[in-house]
Amino acid sequence: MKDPVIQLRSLTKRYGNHLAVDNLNLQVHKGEIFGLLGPNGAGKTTSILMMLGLTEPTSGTATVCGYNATSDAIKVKKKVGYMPDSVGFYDHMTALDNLLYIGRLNGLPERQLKDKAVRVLDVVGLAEAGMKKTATFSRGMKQRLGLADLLIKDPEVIILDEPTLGIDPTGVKDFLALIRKLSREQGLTVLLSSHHLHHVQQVCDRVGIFVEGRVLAEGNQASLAQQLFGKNGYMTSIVVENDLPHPWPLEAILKAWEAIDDISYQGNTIEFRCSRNITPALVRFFVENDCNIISVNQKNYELDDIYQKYFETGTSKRDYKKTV
Ligand SMILES: Nc1ncnc2c1ncn2[C@@H]1O[C@H](COP(=O)(O)OP(=O)(O)OP(=O)(O)O)[C@@H](O)[C@H]1O
Repeated sequence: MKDPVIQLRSLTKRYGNHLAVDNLNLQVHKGEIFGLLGPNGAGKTTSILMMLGLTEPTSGTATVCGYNATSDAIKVKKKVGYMPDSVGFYDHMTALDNLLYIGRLNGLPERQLKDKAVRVLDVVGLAEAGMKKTATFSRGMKQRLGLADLLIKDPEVIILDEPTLGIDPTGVKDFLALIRKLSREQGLTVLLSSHHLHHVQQVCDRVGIFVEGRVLAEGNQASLAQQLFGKNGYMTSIVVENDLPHPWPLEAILKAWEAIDDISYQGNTIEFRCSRNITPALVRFFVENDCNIISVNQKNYELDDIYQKYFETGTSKRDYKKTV
Protein backbone atom coordinates (compact mmCIF):
# COMPACT_ATOMS: atom_id res chain seq x y z
CA MET A 1 0.00 0.00 0.00
CA LYS A 2 1.18 3.53 -0.78
CA ASP A 3 2.47 5.80 1.96
CA PRO A 4 -0.32 7.35 3.98
CA VAL A 5 -1.25 10.94 3.16
CA ILE A 6 -1.47 11.75 6.86
CA GLN A 7 0.79 9.91 9.28
CA LEU A 8 0.88 10.73 12.97
CA ARG A 9 3.53 9.01 15.06
CA SER A 10 3.35 9.22 18.85
CA LEU A 11 2.03 12.76 18.48
CA THR A 12 1.82 14.42 21.88
CA LYS A 13 0.91 17.90 23.06
CA ARG A 14 1.21 19.08 26.60
CA TYR A 15 -0.08 22.43 27.90
CA GLY A 16 1.65 22.82 31.27
CA ASN A 17 0.57 19.77 33.22
CA HIS A 18 -2.34 19.08 30.92
CA LEU A 19 -1.89 16.37 28.31
CA ALA A 20 -4.14 17.59 25.47
CA VAL A 21 -3.00 14.92 22.96
CA ASP A 22 -1.45 11.76 24.28
CA ASN A 23 0.72 9.61 22.01
CA LEU A 24 -1.53 9.71 18.96
CA ASN A 25 -0.78 7.27 16.15
CA LEU A 26 -2.87 7.49 13.03
CA GLN A 27 -2.69 6.90 9.29
CA VAL A 28 -5.06 8.27 6.67
CA HIS A 29 -4.72 7.08 3.08
CA LYS A 30 -5.36 8.78 -0.22
CA GLY A 31 -9.04 9.27 -1.02
CA GLU A 32 -10.15 8.25 2.45
CA ILE A 33 -12.61 10.20 4.60
CA PHE A 34 -11.49 9.88 8.18
CA GLY A 35 -13.52 11.17 11.13
CA LEU A 36 -12.07 12.20 14.48
CA LEU A 37 -15.04 11.69 16.76
CA GLY A 38 -14.91 12.96 20.29
CA PRO A 39 -16.52 15.21 22.87
CA ASN A 40 -15.49 18.82 23.47
CA GLY A 41 -11.98 19.08 24.85
CA ALA A 42 -10.91 15.65 23.59
CA GLY A 43 -7.96 17.15 21.71
CA LYS A 44 -9.30 17.15 18.14
CA THR A 45 -8.45 20.77 17.33
CA THR A 46 -5.02 20.50 18.92
CA SER A 47 -4.24 17.44 16.80
CA ILE A 48 -5.39 19.22 13.66
CA LEU A 49 -3.28 22.29 14.47
CA MET A 50 -0.23 20.03 14.81
CA MET A 51 -0.98 18.43 11.41
CA LEU A 52 -0.98 21.91 9.91
CA GLY A 53 2.19 23.08 11.62
CA LEU A 54 0.19 25.73 13.45
CA THR A 55 1.22 24.43 16.85
CA GLU A 56 4.33 22.43 17.67
CA PRO A 57 4.05 18.96 19.14
CA THR A 58 5.68 18.41 22.52
CA SER A 59 6.92 15.13 21.04
CA GLY A 60 6.20 12.84 18.11
CA THR A 61 5.68 13.79 14.47
CA ALA A 62 2.92 14.67 12.06
CA THR A 63 3.71 13.98 8.39
CA VAL A 64 1.31 15.25 5.74
CA CYS A 65 1.80 14.51 2.02
CA GLY A 66 5.31 13.36 2.88
CA TYR A 67 6.30 16.58 4.67
CA ASN A 68 6.98 17.06 8.33
CA ALA A 69 4.25 19.46 9.47
CA THR A 70 6.53 21.23 11.95
CA SER A 71 9.72 21.68 9.93
CA ASP A 72 8.07 21.90 6.48
CA ALA A 73 4.92 23.77 7.43
CA ILE A 74 4.85 25.90 4.28
CA LYS A 75 4.97 22.87 1.99
CA VAL A 76 2.19 21.26 4.00
CA LYS A 77 0.12 24.43 3.75
CA LYS A 78 0.36 24.26 -0.06
CA LYS A 79 -1.07 20.75 -0.11
CA VAL A 80 -3.74 21.09 2.54
CA GLY A 81 -6.95 23.07 2.70
CA TYR A 82 -8.00 23.77 6.28
CA MET A 83 -11.41 24.93 7.39
CA PRO A 84 -11.54 25.96 11.06
CA ASP A 85 -14.75 25.58 13.06
CA SER A 86 -15.79 29.11 12.32
CA VAL A 87 -15.18 30.64 8.93
CA GLY A 88 -15.22 34.40 8.41
CA PHE A 89 -15.86 36.38 5.23
CA TYR A 90 -16.08 40.00 4.24
CA ASP A 91 -19.81 40.43 4.69
CA HIS A 92 -20.11 43.48 2.45
CA MET A 93 -18.58 41.57 -0.46
CA THR A 94 -20.24 38.98 -2.70
CA ALA A 95 -19.39 35.30 -2.44
CA LEU A 96 -17.53 35.52 -5.74
CA ASP A 97 -15.49 38.53 -4.61
CA ASN A 98 -14.62 36.80 -1.34
CA LEU A 99 -13.42 33.82 -3.32
CA LEU A 100 -11.42 35.95 -5.76
CA TYR A 101 -9.81 37.64 -2.78
CA ILE A 102 -8.73 34.30 -1.32
CA GLY A 103 -7.45 33.19 -4.72
CA ARG A 104 -5.29 36.31 -4.99
CA LEU A 105 -4.00 35.86 -1.46
CA ASN A 106 -2.89 32.39 -2.49
CA GLY A 107 -1.09 33.73 -5.54
CA LEU A 108 -3.37 32.26 -8.23
CA PRO A 109 -2.72 33.80 -11.66
CA GLU A 110 -5.26 36.55 -12.42
CA ARG A 111 -6.13 35.26 -15.90
CA GLN A 112 -7.42 31.90 -14.55
CA LEU A 113 -8.86 33.20 -11.35
CA LYS A 114 -12.37 34.28 -12.35
CA ASP A 115 -13.13 31.12 -14.35
CA LYS A 116 -11.83 28.97 -11.56
CA ALA A 117 -13.80 30.80 -8.88
CA VAL A 118 -17.02 30.47 -10.89
CA ARG A 119 -16.33 26.76 -11.40
CA VAL A 120 -15.62 26.16 -7.74
CA LEU A 121 -18.78 28.02 -6.68
CA ASP A 122 -20.69 25.70 -8.97
CA VAL A 123 -19.03 22.62 -7.45
CA VAL A 124 -20.13 23.64 -3.94
CA GLY A 125 -23.67 24.47 -5.09
CA LEU A 126 -23.40 28.25 -4.83
CA ALA A 127 -23.56 29.11 -8.53
CA GLU A 128 -26.80 31.05 -8.07
CA ALA A 129 -25.67 32.81 -4.92
CA GLY A 130 -22.29 33.94 -6.24
CA MET A 131 -23.33 37.57 -6.68
CA LYS A 132 -25.01 37.83 -3.27
CA LYS A 133 -23.30 39.48 -0.35
CA THR A 134 -22.19 36.94 2.23
CA ALA A 135 -23.96 38.93 4.96
CA THR A 136 -27.17 37.31 3.68
CA PHE A 137 -25.73 33.78 3.79
CA SER A 138 -26.97 31.06 6.15
CA ARG A 139 -24.38 29.15 8.17
CA GLY A 140 -24.72 26.23 5.74
CA MET A 141 -24.00 28.51 2.78
CA LYS A 142 -21.00 29.96 4.59
CA GLN A 143 -19.62 26.47 5.13
CA ARG A 144 -19.99 25.79 1.40
CA LEU A 145 -18.18 28.99 0.62
CA GLY A 146 -15.52 27.95 3.15
CA LEU A 147 -15.14 24.74 1.19
CA ALA A 148 -14.87 26.74 -2.03
CA ASP A 149 -12.03 28.74 -0.39
CA LEU A 150 -10.17 25.47 0.10
CA LEU A 151 -10.93 24.00 -3.32
CA ILE A 152 -9.71 27.02 -5.25
CA LYS A 153 -6.19 26.09 -4.11
CA ASP A 154 -6.52 22.53 -5.55
CA PRO A 155 -5.56 20.85 -2.30
CA GLU A 156 -4.70 17.15 -2.01
CA VAL A 157 -6.06 16.99 1.52
CA ILE A 158 -8.82 18.88 3.25
CA ILE A 159 -9.07 19.14 7.01
CA LEU A 160 -12.37 20.31 8.41
CA ASP A 161 -12.79 21.15 12.09
CA GLU A 162 -16.41 20.61 13.19
CA PRO A 163 -17.74 21.44 9.72
CA THR A 164 -21.37 20.75 10.56
CA LEU A 165 -21.58 22.86 13.70
CA GLY A 166 -24.68 25.06 13.71
CA ILE A 167 -26.05 23.94 10.34
CA ASP A 168 -29.69 22.84 10.09
CA PRO A 169 -30.30 19.10 9.43
CA THR A 170 -30.94 19.46 5.70
CA GLY A 171 -27.86 21.64 5.34
CA VAL A 172 -25.79 19.01 7.18
CA LYS A 173 -27.00 16.24 4.91
CA ASP A 174 -26.23 18.24 1.78
CA PHE A 175 -22.85 19.36 3.06
CA LEU A 176 -21.77 15.82 3.94
CA ALA A 177 -22.99 14.53 0.57
CA LEU A 178 -20.84 17.20 -1.07
CA ILE A 179 -17.77 16.12 0.91
CA ARG A 180 -18.31 12.52 -0.12
CA LYS A 181 -18.77 13.48 -3.75
CA LEU A 182 -15.58 15.54 -3.74
CA SER A 183 -13.62 12.77 -2.13
CA ARG A 184 -14.89 10.13 -4.53
CA GLU A 185 -14.70 12.17 -7.72
CA GLN A 186 -11.46 14.05 -7.10
CA GLY A 187 -9.64 11.54 -4.92
CA LEU A 188 -9.44 14.12 -2.14
CA THR A 189 -8.31 12.88 1.23
CA VAL A 190 -10.52 14.27 3.98
CA LEU A 191 -10.02 14.47 7.72
CA LEU A 192 -12.90 15.92 9.65
CA SER A 193 -13.52 16.33 13.34
CA SER A 194 -16.90 16.26 14.96
CA HIS A 195 -18.67 15.50 18.19
CA HIS A 196 -21.81 14.59 16.22
CA LEU A 197 -21.60 10.90 15.70
CA HIS A 198 -24.49 10.80 13.25
CA HIS A 199 -22.71 13.21 10.98
CA VAL A 200 -19.49 11.23 11.13
CA GLN A 201 -21.34 7.97 10.62
CA GLN A 202 -22.99 9.24 7.43
CA VAL A 203 -19.85 10.17 5.62
CA CYS A 204 -16.64 8.62 6.99
CA ASP A 205 -14.89 5.50 5.74
CA ARG A 206 -13.10 5.19 9.06
CA VAL A 207 -13.51 6.80 12.43
CA GLY A 208 -11.18 7.33 15.36
CA ILE A 209 -12.87 7.55 18.75
CA PHE A 210 -11.03 10.27 20.56
CA VAL A 211 -11.37 10.73 24.31
CA GLU A 212 -9.11 12.69 26.66
CA GLY A 213 -6.36 13.08 24.11
CA ARG A 214 -6.23 9.42 23.07
CA VAL A 215 -7.71 7.41 20.25
CA LEU A 216 -9.47 4.54 21.99
CA ALA A 217 -10.19 2.67 18.81
CA GLU A 218 -10.22 3.25 15.10
CA GLY A 219 -11.66 1.55 12.07
CA ASN A 220 -14.93 1.16 10.28
CA GLN A 221 -18.09 0.67 12.27
CA ALA A 222 -17.91 -3.11 12.46
CA SER A 223 -14.30 -3.19 13.59
CA LEU A 224 -14.90 -0.44 16.15
CA ALA A 225 -17.70 -2.43 17.69
CA GLN A 226 -15.44 -5.43 17.87
CA GLN A 227 -12.63 -3.43 19.47
CA LEU A 228 -14.78 -1.57 21.95
CA PHE A 229 -17.27 -4.25 22.88
CA GLY A 230 -14.69 -6.99 22.66
CA LYS A 231 -15.98 -10.43 23.30
CA ASN A 232 -19.54 -9.26 23.91
CA GLY A 233 -19.73 -7.92 20.39
CA TYR A 234 -22.74 -9.99 19.27
CA MET A 235 -26.15 -10.23 20.82
CA THR A 236 -28.99 -12.44 19.65
CA SER A 237 -32.46 -12.24 21.11
CA ILE A 238 -34.94 -15.06 20.52
CA VAL A 239 -38.64 -15.01 21.38
CA VAL A 240 -40.32 -18.43 21.69
CA GLU A 241 -43.98 -19.40 21.73
CA ASN A 242 -44.29 -20.29 25.41
CA ASP A 243 -42.83 -18.82 28.59
CA LEU A 244 -39.74 -20.66 29.78
CA PRO A 245 -39.63 -22.40 33.15
CA HIS A 246 -37.08 -21.36 35.80
CA PRO A 247 -34.65 -23.07 35.71
CA TRP A 248 -34.78 -23.75 31.98
CA PRO A 249 -33.34 -27.22 31.31
CA LEU A 250 -31.73 -26.31 27.95
CA GLU A 251 -29.75 -23.48 29.54
CA ALA A 252 -27.06 -25.82 30.85
CA ILE A 253 -26.48 -27.29 27.36
CA LEU A 254 -26.22 -23.83 25.75
CA LYS A 255 -23.94 -22.52 28.47
CA ALA A 256 -21.39 -25.12 27.42
CA TRP A 257 -21.13 -23.56 23.93
CA GLU A 258 -17.77 -21.81 23.77
CA ALA A 259 -19.12 -18.86 21.73
CA ILE A 260 -21.78 -18.00 24.32
CA ASP A 261 -20.63 -15.68 27.10
CA ASP A 262 -23.93 -15.02 28.80
CA ILE A 263 -27.55 -16.14 28.69
CA SER A 264 -30.48 -14.30 30.25
CA TYR A 265 -34.16 -15.09 29.92
CA GLN A 266 -37.46 -13.77 31.08
CA GLY A 267 -40.97 -14.84 30.05
CA ASN A 268 -40.61 -16.10 26.49
CA THR A 269 -37.53 -14.03 25.57
CA ILE A 270 -33.94 -15.27 25.72
CA GLU A 271 -30.89 -13.09 25.13
CA PHE A 272 -27.47 -14.42 24.21
CA ARG A 273 -24.24 -12.44 24.39
CA CYS A 274 -21.75 -14.10 22.10
CA SER A 275 -18.18 -13.77 20.94
CA ARG A 276 -19.20 -14.35 17.31
CA ASN A 277 -22.31 -14.52 15.24
CA ILE A 278 -23.97 -17.86 16.06
CA THR A 279 -27.57 -16.88 15.31
CA PRO A 280 -28.10 -19.65 12.66
CA ALA A 281 -26.77 -22.32 15.06
CA LEU A 282 -29.03 -21.04 17.85
CA VAL A 283 -32.08 -21.17 15.59
CA ARG A 284 -31.22 -24.75 14.57
CA PHE A 285 -30.85 -25.70 18.24
CA PHE A 286 -34.29 -24.33 19.14
CA VAL A 287 -35.94 -26.08 16.19
CA GLU A 288 -34.23 -29.40 17.01
CA ASN A 289 -35.44 -29.08 20.61
CA ASP A 290 -39.06 -28.48 19.60
CA CYS A 291 -39.13 -24.84 20.76
CA ASN A 292 -41.30 -22.82 18.40
CA ILE A 293 -39.61 -19.54 17.57
CA ILE A 294 -41.74 -16.43 17.12
CA SER A 295 -38.95 -14.00 16.29
CA VAL A 296 -35.16 -13.69 16.13
CA ASN A 297 -33.34 -10.40 16.48
CA GLN A 298 -29.62 -10.00 15.99
CA LYS A 299 -28.24 -6.81 17.42
CA ASN A 300 -25.28 -5.26 15.73
CA TYR A 301 -23.51 -2.59 17.70
CA GLU A 302 -23.55 0.75 16.01
CA LEU A 303 -21.70 3.96 16.64
CA ASP A 304 -24.72 4.96 18.74
CA ASP A 305 -23.91 2.27 21.27
CA ILE A 306 -20.26 3.18 21.17
CA TYR A 307 -21.05 6.85 21.71
CA GLN A 308 -23.37 6.12 24.59
CA LYS A 309 -20.82 3.89 26.23
CA TYR A 310 -17.83 6.21 25.95
CA PHE A 311 -19.09 9.75 25.70
CA GLU A 312 -22.52 10.13 27.23
CA THR A 313 -21.80 8.09 30.31
CA GLY A 314 -18.53 9.96 30.78
CA THR A 315 -16.53 6.76 30.68
CA SER A 316 -12.88 7.60 30.49
CA LYS A 317 -9.90 5.92 28.88
CA ARG A 318 -9.04 4.47 32.27
CA ASP A 319 -12.37 2.60 32.44
CA TYR A 320 -11.84 1.53 28.85
CA LYS A 321 -8.56 -0.11 29.75
CA LYS A 322 -10.31 -2.13 32.41
CA THR A 323 -12.95 -3.42 29.99
CA VAL A 324 -10.66 -4.82 27.31
N1 LIG B 1 -3.63 27.03 23.94
C1 LIG B 1 -4.01 26.23 24.92
N2 LIG B 1 -3.53 26.37 26.17
C2 LIG B 1 -3.89 25.55 27.16
N3 LIG B 1 -4.75 24.52 27.04
C3 LIG B 1 -5.29 24.33 25.82
C4 LIG B 1 -4.96 25.16 24.70
N4 LIG B 1 -5.64 24.70 23.62
C5 LIG B 1 -6.36 23.64 24.05
N5 LIG B 1 -6.18 23.41 25.36
C6 LIG B 1 -6.77 22.33 26.15
O1 LIG B 1 -6.46 21.10 25.53
C7 LIG B 1 -7.58 20.21 25.54
C8 LIG B 1 -7.95 19.81 24.14
O2 LIG B 1 -8.52 20.93 23.48
P1 LIG B 1 -9.00 20.88 21.96
O3 LIG B 1 -9.50 22.23 21.61
O4 LIG B 1 -7.94 20.29 21.14
O5 LIG B 1 -10.21 19.86 22.04
P2 LIG B 1 -11.34 19.54 20.99
O6 LIG B 1 -11.53 18.08 21.00
O7 LIG B 1 -11.03 20.20 19.69
O8 LIG B 1 -12.60 20.21 21.65
P3 LIG B 1 -13.50 21.40 21.14
O9 LIG B 1 -14.45 20.76 20.18
O10 LIG B 1 -14.15 21.87 22.37
O11 LIG B 1 -12.57 22.41 20.51
C9 LIG B 1 -8.67 20.95 26.29
O12 LIG B 1 -8.67 20.52 27.63
C10 LIG B 1 -8.29 22.40 26.15
O13 LIG B 1 -8.76 23.14 27.27
